[in-house]
Amino acid sequence: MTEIIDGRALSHKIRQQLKQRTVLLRARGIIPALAVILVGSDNASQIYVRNKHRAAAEIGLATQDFKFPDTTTEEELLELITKLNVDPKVHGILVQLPLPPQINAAKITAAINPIKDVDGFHPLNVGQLFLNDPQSLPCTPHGIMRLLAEHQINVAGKHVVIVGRSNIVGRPMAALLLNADATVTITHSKTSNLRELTQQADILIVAIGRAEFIKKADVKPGVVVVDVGMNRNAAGKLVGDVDFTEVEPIATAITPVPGGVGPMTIAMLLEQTVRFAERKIGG
Ligand SMILES: NC(=O)C1=CN([C@@H]2O[C@H](COP(=O)(O)OP(=O)(O)OC[C@H]3O[C@@H](n4cnc5c(N)ncnc54)[C@H](OP(=O)(O)O)[C@@H]3O)[C@@H](O)[C@H]2O)C=CC1
Ligand SMILES: Nc1nc(=O)c2c([nH]1)NC[C@@H]1CN(c3ccc(C(=O)N[C@@H](CCC(=O)O)C(=O)O)cc3)C=[N+]21
Ligand SMILES: [Mg+2]
Repeated sequence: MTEIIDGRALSHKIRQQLKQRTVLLRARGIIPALAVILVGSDNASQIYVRNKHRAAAEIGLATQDFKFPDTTTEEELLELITKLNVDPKVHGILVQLPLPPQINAAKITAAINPIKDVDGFHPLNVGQLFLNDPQSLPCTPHGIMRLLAEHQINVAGKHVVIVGRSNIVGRPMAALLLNADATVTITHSKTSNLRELTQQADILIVAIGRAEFIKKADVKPGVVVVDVGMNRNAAGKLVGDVDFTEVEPIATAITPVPGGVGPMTIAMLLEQTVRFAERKIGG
């Protein structure tokens, strides 16, 4: 029997705990607040924005939305970030990625005050994560670690193969796993013999953005599969990077899409914002 790893259930449990923490903060006159900057109309970003607003409101966390058209300039974004950086009412700043090509994403990320960097993408936070001294954790990889822990899937000593090396998923995922004593292989679009590597995985984590790319023949029986992908298939249905129908029967455990990693990303974002707000009172 394959275990279906339920991200919605764990996300719900975490959000219930957060509700109590926001009540305590509000009693001290602190309203935890997250500023979200969205440029353009990336599909996965829109799903993310919609769901996180709903979840934030539910736990008593304030959100401020800043929406810009695709044609926005780097200067306009930098001006806003500079203001938010010093606004005492804002505890977390998140810039939705991807950004349009005329904007240098690295420059924008580096402009965010590291102590308000809820995504953990600032170079200082990335460096501290890789030095095993994390101060801010990237939400998606952090959510995956929590899901694995909740399901008693120990990563220490295991061979974890990651497909995808983006700054927001693959790379920080590798650092977190390494910090937790896993043996990590990172693969990407230039990897030769990808299948030979994915077949060796005890735990396979896929974040490439290609609908149902990983098939039964790519994995070994008994594998644990974490599917980060968020794609629309030909029929317009939301699907992951793993062919769930093919892979699920031979896996020990697998995350579904939707209802797996996605809700955990949101729970971790809210949790980190609350933690940042608590920091101001020495909590
Ligand atoms: N559920 C959630 O919370 C989240 C979901 N997502 C979703 O996860 C997916 C990945 O997102 P993101 O990491 O931002 O994507 P990016 O597009 O930034 O990166 C994709 C990565 O996959 C690699 N890749 C692409 N095609 C292949 C291939 N055929 N074989 C091997 N590697 C390949 C690329 O390699 P190279 O570096 O060589 O180009 C790159 O490293 C998307 O569907 C996104 O929507 C993202 C973040 C959070
Ligand atoms: N700076 C930045 N940080 C991110 O973490 C980031 C980003 N930019 N850009 C876009 C991607 C994508 N992403 C998602 C998070 C949650 C769901 C989510 O809630 N998924 C639900 C979807 C449910 C539904 O609405 O159908 C689920 O999987 O169950 C989706 C996508 C975060 N990302
Ligand atoms: Mg993308």
